[in-house]
Amino acid sequence: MSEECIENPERIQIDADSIKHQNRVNLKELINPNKGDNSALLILNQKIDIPKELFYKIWKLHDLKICADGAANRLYDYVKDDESIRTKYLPDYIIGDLDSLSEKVFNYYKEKNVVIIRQTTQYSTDFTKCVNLISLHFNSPKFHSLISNKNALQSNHGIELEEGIHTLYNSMTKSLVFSQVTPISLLALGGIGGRFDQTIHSITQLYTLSKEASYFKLCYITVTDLIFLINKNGTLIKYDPQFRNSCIGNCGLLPIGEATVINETRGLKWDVKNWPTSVVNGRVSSSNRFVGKECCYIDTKDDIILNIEIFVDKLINFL
Ligand SMILES: Nc1ncnc2c1ncn2[C@@H]1O[C@H](COP(=O)(O)OP(=O)(O)OP(=O)(O)O)[C@@H](O)[C@H]1O
Ligand SMILES: Cc1ncc(C[n+]2csc(CCO)c2C)c(N)n1
Repeated sequence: MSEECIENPERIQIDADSIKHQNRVNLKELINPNKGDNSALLILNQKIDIPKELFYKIWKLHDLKICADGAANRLYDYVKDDESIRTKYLPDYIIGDLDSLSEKVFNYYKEKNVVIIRQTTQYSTDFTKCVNLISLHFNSPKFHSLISNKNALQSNHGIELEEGIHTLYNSMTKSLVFSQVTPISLLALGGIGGRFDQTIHSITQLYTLSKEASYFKLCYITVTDLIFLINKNGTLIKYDPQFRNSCIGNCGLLPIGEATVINETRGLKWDVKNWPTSVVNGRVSSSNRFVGKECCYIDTKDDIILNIEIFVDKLINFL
């Protein structure tokens, strides 16, 4: 079949019921997790630049808060208005090799009983240490007994210093039946922009988790975008029309990991069929947008990355 591209009007009705889809994403739930999911906010080591009101709201909406190493400095600086605010925004964990965590911030959070775990390995990033820790937190009774109060005084909460978290994770994951694991909505702040190698590493995590720990639903939030992975074989993206109109701008379907074929889209301004897409060949659907009134459908041969432009100042009204 030959490729097609059509230009749609600004709003069209898409009949979601008539579309056989494998996967479903509700845009709002990327930021305001479904109550049935476990949820975590992961703060990475870049200056926090989203509006305060939004940050505080997102904080409240997530069960678990984790800082990757120096990200704790960023949190500490961000909530500097007064001490009473800082004590209200304590993360559950700080983890990393602790090369970028300042002594002042380490002492502050330690005194407030935040669990601070040192992992010295230089063969994984602080990001992956965080992701393994989040999975252990939600799925491993053994991990909880290790870090329980009776062990709190033990050095490093009883966790082997070099790569204890990875060892515990690897042994837990062997007996984990993915289909029975409660999904984890993971919103990451600070992983995109800034240093380019770190940004690309963040993108690799979308693919890695989709393959190796598919119970994670990872999404990055920046001041300009939401970035997440669309699974192959058909995904229905749902949204409230008012939310779409107020908070959402352009989008891009980005075949970063591998060249693929967009089998079909329905509800984009420029809808395609049988459309080969590749970074190497310079063929990417960028500066597109959602015109489906309540939903849009994307069916690709392989997993693909989607970025959606967001208007952060407006988001707060919909959370
Ligand atoms: N400039 C950045 N852009 C994007 N993500 C970042 C950036 N800096 C840090 N991060 C993320 O925050 C995490 C913790 O930051 P940290 O400064 O401790 O990095 P790190 O793992 O020690 O890396 P490196 O030693 O290469 O600087 C990193 O693993 C990375 O995922
Ligand atoms: C082939 C290869 N390239 C780079 C690193 C270095 N490295 C990767 S993750 C990490 C920790 C950053 O917190 C460091 C230093 C390595 N080990 N192996």
